[in-house]
Amino acid sequence: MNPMNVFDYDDIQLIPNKCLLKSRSEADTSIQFGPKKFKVPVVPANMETVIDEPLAVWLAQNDYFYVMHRFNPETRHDFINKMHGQGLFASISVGVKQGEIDFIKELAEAGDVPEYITIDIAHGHSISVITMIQLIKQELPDSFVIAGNVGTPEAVRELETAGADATKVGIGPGKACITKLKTGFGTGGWQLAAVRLCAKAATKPIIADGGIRFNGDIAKSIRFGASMVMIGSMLAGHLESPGQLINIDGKQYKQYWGSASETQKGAYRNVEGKQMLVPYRGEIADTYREMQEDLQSSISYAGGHQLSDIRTVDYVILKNSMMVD
Ligand SMILES: NC(=O)C1=CN([C@@H]2O[C@H](COP(=O)(O)OP(=O)(O)OC[C@H]3O[C@@H](n4cnc5c(N)ncnc54)[C@H](OP(=O)(O)O)[C@@H]3O)[C@@H](O)[C@H]2O)C=CC1
Ligand SMILES: Nc1nc2c(ncn2[C@@H]2O[C@H](COP(=O)(O)O)[C@@H](O)[C@H]2O)c(=O)[nH]1
Repeated sequence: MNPMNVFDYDDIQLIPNKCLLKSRSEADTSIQFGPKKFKVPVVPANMETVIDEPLAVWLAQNDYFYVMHRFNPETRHDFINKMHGQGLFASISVGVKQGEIDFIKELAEAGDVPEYITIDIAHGHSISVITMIQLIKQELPDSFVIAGNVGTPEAVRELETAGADATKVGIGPGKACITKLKTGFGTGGWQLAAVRLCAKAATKPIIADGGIRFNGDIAKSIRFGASMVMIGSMLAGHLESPGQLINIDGKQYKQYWGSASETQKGAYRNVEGKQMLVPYRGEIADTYREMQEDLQSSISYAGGHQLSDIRTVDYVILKNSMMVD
């Protein structure tokens, strides 16, 4: 592959079209993703300081997508039953080790079928993920399988061919991530261009994962082909977020740590993430409302009525001073 002109969220501005709406409230931000429709194309990262069971219940009750993390593996089967017992969808994460294979077989034998299963490992373009996709599709054919993470069109094609219903794009653009520094690899610094390349190769939905710093980055992700956007740090600072609330010099923060951090792993082995503090932001419902309003505004600037209308707008690349498309 030759070197490419690449860009990230900060390097792009979308170009407005004539508005056809009387009010931003007419803009429809909803997205059909797998078997369900959600209010906004946003999902909190499946990380221990971003999502827990009470928040998963609130999100599902309010028609927001969620993916429960995989770091309390022994609670996952009960979690599925608890969600189904409340008439809510179940969306869980798995890894790829032998215990996870056993877990999928256990769910199949019990007939407890989560609506969504996310295969969550750092380097998703791997034999182990392909094998896991095939196993889940065999044992739990009705579950919608999200596989990741990947950063190349080749990976998207291979995981889709293996049976993935969606792929998750982003190697190292996350706020708590140190993959780029530790390994020299990843999409950190050109995540939006990677989303674009992967989306062009994809025949199924992709999730843009990591690097979202402002609400406008959600619209930019949609423009470049994402169906859904996964967000960690910007959703970790809420009242409902599982991280501990910490006061420093009269300012409030919440703990946020990488899933491959020493804090998460309990040991300094294959560490590719760090622990940090994010500003406290109050109730998550307010942040979701603001995200929806900003997306409605984005749709109006796009001259459209719905999310997919953002896909057609022109854009400029500021850093490279060149027009594309
Ligand atoms: N999106 C991102 O950029 C990143 C996300 N993460 C997150 O951190 C968490 C832990 O991830 P991960 O360490 O993959 O999960 P696991 O520790 O569960 O590892 C999954 C399996 O894949 C193997 N594995 C992991 N990385 C590699 C690799 N580079 N090459 C070959 N085999 C590998 C592991 O073996 P072994 O440990 O023996 O190598 C293990 O068997 C996940 O939640 C993941 O999403 C982590 C880094 C980057
Ligand atoms: N390289 C690492 N990436 C990680 C780790 N833990 C999570 N993640 C990824 O980050 C996003 C969230 O990014 P943000 O910019 O919104 O904060 C998350 O969904 C994972 O893909 C890690 O330890 N190392």
